[in-house]
Amino acid sequence: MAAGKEPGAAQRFTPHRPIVMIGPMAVGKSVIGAELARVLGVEFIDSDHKIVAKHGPIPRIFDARGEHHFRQLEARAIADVLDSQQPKPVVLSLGGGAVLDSGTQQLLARATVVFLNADVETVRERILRNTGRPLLATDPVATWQRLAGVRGPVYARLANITLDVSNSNVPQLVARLIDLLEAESRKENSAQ
Ligand SMILES: Nc1ncnc2c1ncn2[C@@H]1O[C@H](COP(=O)(O)OP(=O)(O)OP(=O)(O)O)[C@@H](O)[C@H]1O
Ligand SMILES: O=C(O)C1=C[C@@H](O)[C@@H](O)[C@H](O)C1
Ligand SMILES: [Mg+2]
Repeated sequence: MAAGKEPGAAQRFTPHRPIVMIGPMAVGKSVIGAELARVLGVEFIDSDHKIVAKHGPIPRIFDARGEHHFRQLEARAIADVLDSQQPKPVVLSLGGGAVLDSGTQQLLARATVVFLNADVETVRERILRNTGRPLLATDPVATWQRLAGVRGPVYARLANITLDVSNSNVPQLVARLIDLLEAESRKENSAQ
C-alpha cells in the first residue's frame, strides 16, 4: 500500500496512470483533486500552482505578458507531468482553460480525465468573492457562464468520467469519484 493511502480506498482502487481534473473555473478542480490524491496516497500537482510557484501570481502574468504567454507556461507545466511514455499515476488538476491547447489535448490520452461540472449557482459566491482569476475581472457571473458554455463541449469530448459537483461536499464527491474511477478502470481492463 502506498504511503498515506486511506485503507478503504486502498482496497478498492489503485491508479496506474495520471488522473486529470478538468472543468470550468471554481468548480473545485484544485480542492477535489488534492483530497482525491490524499485519499489515494499519490502525489498531487496543480498546473496553476506550479506556474505561480515559478512565475508569480496569475493576474500579474496576464498583465505583464498577456494570456498567450500564460497559455505557453501552462502547456509546458502540464507536459512536464504527462509527456513521458509512462507518466506517473499522480492526480493533476488543470486550470479552466488549459484544455484549449491542442498539445495538451493530445497528452490527455495518457490519463484518465475527469470533467467536474457545476451549475452557475454552485460557483456564484466563489467567483464573486475571489478576484484572482483575470478572465473574470469584469462581469464574473456572465463571463463564467459564457466560457463554461463555449468550453463545455471540449471538456465533454476529452473526459472519461463526468461528475456533477453541485450540492455536495468535497469528501462526498471524492468518495463518488473513486467509485467512478474504479468502474472506469474495470471497463478499460475488460476492453484490453
Ligand atoms: N464541493 C464544494 N463544496 C464547498 N466548497 C467548495 C467545493 N468545491 C470547491 N469549493 C470551494 O470553491 C473554491 C474554488 O475551488 P477550487 O479552487 O478548487 O476551484 P478550481 O476549479 O480549481 O478553480 P480554478 O479554475 O480557478 O483553478 C474554493 O474556495 C473551494 O474551497
Ligand atoms: O479558465 C481559465 O482560462 C483560467 C482558469 C484559472 O484556473 C487560471 O488558469 C487562469 O485564471 C485562467
Ligand atoms: Mg484550481
